[in-house]
Amino acid sequence: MSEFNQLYSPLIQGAKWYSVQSWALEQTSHGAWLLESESLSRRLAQYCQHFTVTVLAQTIISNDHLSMMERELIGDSDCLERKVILYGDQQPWVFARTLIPMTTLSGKEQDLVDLGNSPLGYRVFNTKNSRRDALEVANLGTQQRPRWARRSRLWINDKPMLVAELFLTQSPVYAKENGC
Ligand SMILES: C=C(O[C@@H]1C=C(C(=O)O)C=C[C@H]1O)C(=O)O
Repeated sequence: MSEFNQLYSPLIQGAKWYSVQSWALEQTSHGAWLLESESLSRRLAQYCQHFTVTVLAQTIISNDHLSMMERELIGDSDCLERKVILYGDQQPWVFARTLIPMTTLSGKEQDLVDLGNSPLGYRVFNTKNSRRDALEVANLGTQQRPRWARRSRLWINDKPMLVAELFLTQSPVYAKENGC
């Protein structure tokens, strides 16, 4: 298991998610990132010269490894679990874990298995019939030094997947705090 995977998987899987309304996100610099409803990859790519994705792990997990809430959001199917790091100019910016139900990997969406290092968001948001809902936010740091994470459900041709993203310290989400 990669170091990033070992470090961040337990954090994001143990996160306590709260509705967007529980946080005062409007008019904050991090809020604009956390509330992004279109592709996060596209937004990140605007903040660097080279935006890249590295797959840390991709495996099929049985539905008994899903939490109650995950089942409520995406159903009872076994899932493809994809974990990646999104890099901006070689700096690790986001750790992401996506659960794609096997039932979603049907028809035109069978190609999601073969994404490799191309960003999931480019594929999903290139499809007309895609949207994001069920957005929730967690702070995995402290009040003084927040480490933001978000979880949302993406729909592609009416088929769901669940994406959890942890914004790492070097990401532009903290640009103001980093003094950039
Ligand atoms: C869901 C998006 O795709 C991003 C890319 C991912 C990947 O390639 O696995 C995972 C999560 C996202 O941060 C997006 O761009 O909004």
